[in-house]
Amino acid sequence: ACSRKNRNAALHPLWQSPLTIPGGTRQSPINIQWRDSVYDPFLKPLKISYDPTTCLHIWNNGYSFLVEFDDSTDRSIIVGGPLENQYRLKQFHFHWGAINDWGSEHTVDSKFYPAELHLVHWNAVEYPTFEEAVMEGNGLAVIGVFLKLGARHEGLQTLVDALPAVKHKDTVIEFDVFDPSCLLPSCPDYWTYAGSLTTPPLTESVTWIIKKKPIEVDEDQLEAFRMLLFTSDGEEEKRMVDNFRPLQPLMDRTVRSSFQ
Ligand SMILES: NS(=O)(=O)c1ccc(C(=O)NCC(F)(F)F)cc1
Ligand SMILES: [Zn+2]
Repeated sequence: ACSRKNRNAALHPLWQSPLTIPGGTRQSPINIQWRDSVYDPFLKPLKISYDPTTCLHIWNNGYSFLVEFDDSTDRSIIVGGPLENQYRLKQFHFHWGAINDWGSEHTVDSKFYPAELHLVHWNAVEYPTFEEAVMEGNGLAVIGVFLKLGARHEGLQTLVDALPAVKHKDTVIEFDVFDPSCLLPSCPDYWTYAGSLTTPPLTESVTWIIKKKPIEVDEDQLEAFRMLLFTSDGEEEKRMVDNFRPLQPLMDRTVRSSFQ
């Protein structure tokens, strides 16, 4: 039998709660096989309300570039969809490839998109801090939006114009008004499944909400992502490209769709 002591051994000393570890059963990203997704009529529409003035800054963290928001109040939140509570927007970032043939983290019927946007939210109803929410099964909700090559995206351009200022790792610039809802497709359709962070600590705390329709961006805008660097100023330059995690096994999971 698992003695009390052993059971406690499974608890992470810092959090006093079970810490799921990578190599787990709900890792991300995954391939979404359209025909295997199951329509769930009980899924609600996702309600998104962002306050553009909660935008704080853009920074290059050496993995991607993040646009961070003031998450000290409930001014920028999502609610509904597969979510039990409302979740607060903390940051959004992207993953992209060196060329247009790949770059997204999730795939649809094994098709890669050239890039993928992640809007990261946390369950401030049940957890006191983002760091704690990261450790809990229902702690985070990430909206994934695919980017495809097409027309220039005017809303994205304001972000693209600021990227040269965060070319190097650990650089940051003030960015004080931006409404991320301009980066969402108008179509409400999405897939949803239980997954994880796609970068370390890879904790299995994310309810993924993947929009069915991509947004269009043009070649110059994708090239602007590719001129960012993984490296700090003064180091040998390494272009920030192919910052996506390999596909993970679906294991015992079902992807639900909000549409028929
Ligand atoms: N690519 S992803 O799955 O949307 C993703 C989203 C957020 C984080 C993140 O905040 N890592 C820092 C933390 F939480 F302290 F570990 C990592 C990955
Ligand atoms: Zn991401």
